[in-house]
Amino acid sequence: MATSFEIHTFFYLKSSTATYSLYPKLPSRFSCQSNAPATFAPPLHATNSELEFCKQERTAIRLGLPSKGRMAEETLTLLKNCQLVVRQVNPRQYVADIPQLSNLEVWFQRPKDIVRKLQSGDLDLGIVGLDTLSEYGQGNEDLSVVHNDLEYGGCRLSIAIPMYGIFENINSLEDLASMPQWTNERPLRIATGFTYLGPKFMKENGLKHVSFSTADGALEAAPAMGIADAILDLVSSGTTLRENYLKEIKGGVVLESQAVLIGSKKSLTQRPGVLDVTHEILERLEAHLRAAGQYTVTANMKGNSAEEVAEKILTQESLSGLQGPTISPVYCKHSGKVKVNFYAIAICVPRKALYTSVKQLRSIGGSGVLVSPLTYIFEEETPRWRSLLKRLGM
Ligand SMILES: Nc1ncnc2c1ncn2[C@@H]1O[C@H](COP(=O)(O)OP(=O)(O)OP(=O)(O)O)[C@@H](O)[C@H]1O
Ligand SMILES: O=P(O)(O)OC[C@H]1O[C@H](OP(=O)(O)OP(=O)(O)O)[C@H](O)[C@@H]1O
Repeated sequence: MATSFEIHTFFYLKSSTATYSLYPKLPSRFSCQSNAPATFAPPLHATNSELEFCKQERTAIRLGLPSKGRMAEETLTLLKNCQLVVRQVNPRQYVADIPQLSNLEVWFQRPKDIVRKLQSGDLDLGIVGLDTLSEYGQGNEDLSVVHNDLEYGGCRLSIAIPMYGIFENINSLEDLASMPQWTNERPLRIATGFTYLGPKFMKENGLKHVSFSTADGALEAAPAMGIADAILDLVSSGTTLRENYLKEIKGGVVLESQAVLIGSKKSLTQRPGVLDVTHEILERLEAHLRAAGQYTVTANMKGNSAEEVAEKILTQESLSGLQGPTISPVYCKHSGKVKVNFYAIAICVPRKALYTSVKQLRSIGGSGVLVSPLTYIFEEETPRWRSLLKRLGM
């Protein structure tokens, strides 16, 4: 592959305010072609070498992150906590990098565009809500969930109806479906931004007389405005529904969602380096999420042998750690002789059990108790990685 053009490497332009530009360096006569991901649009009257250039495949790996909205900040925080700091030099620029991961471009996009661009091959990996993946991915088999629970962006896609009027005594999907009001001429009108998942859910649940209208936000106003009978929208605390005199119904949850890491199977299997970068991101995410809320507790304990100390520790329920305590001898010199009277113990304890564990340690003779938060817990190999390889046929 020709390498004479510099489009695949970032250039860093130092300005008077000491900021740097991370945009890929394009030869001046070129522009990006929005619908042809891997290539660049030729300028007018292109020379032969410029036309040749246009056929080049991109080599940088692309990760799409939410550019705005609820998930944007938490995504950056999560990556930062995994020591994958996203370096965005200017909030108005949509491209950034992660210095820890070479040859990776971060592109900030609206969540739905991340899903679209994964399908078109403009992105290789992305972080979005499962709701967005399901709505815009529409079951596309090329899209694969690499990590299904990033522990933020938790919400549910749920049907809500008014608390008042004809809906006062309606509390389930079944009740809603059996209301005599809905006919071919006058269907149940649902306002939603989820025009793929909505009709699919209704069909799967046997509701016949239903029509959908769409809006981009403030859907909760639609019933009171008389535009719709019900809404299908994301709910987390339920406050917005309550404030608008709406209620959820039994059996009305279409999907439980949270942030997920997704990848294009085509990229993962065909684009050099994507699988390795995915492995590293996945390992860091898993190790960080596993460690979140866990503490290392170390203490000294008197004893005649490591086994005796272990026996004492294991009598206490919250001192068993991940697999068991680590116990090491503490060597001291007495009258010229090296002796072991103490043992240093280290255990891993969840935040909730921290104080109980410290008390239990003290009660069995633990002293000098030190507590420090855990950053990572790496397992031998993650089940998610094995599952991904299986789905990729590897
Ligand atoms: N109330 C909520 N609580 C928790 N997470 C939510 C909530 N609402 C939305 N989300 C999650 O955040 C994602 C982005 O939602 P947000 O409202 O910021 O953007 P959007 O309006 O869907 O995007 P766009 O502006 O491009 O239409 C959703 O897809 C969902 O996964
Ligand atoms: O159950 P709650 O905690 O009240 O959250 C629900 C609200 O959150 C989302 O909207 P968001 O605030 O993201 O604004 P949007 O309508 O512009 O997407 C969703 O569309 C609901 O309106």
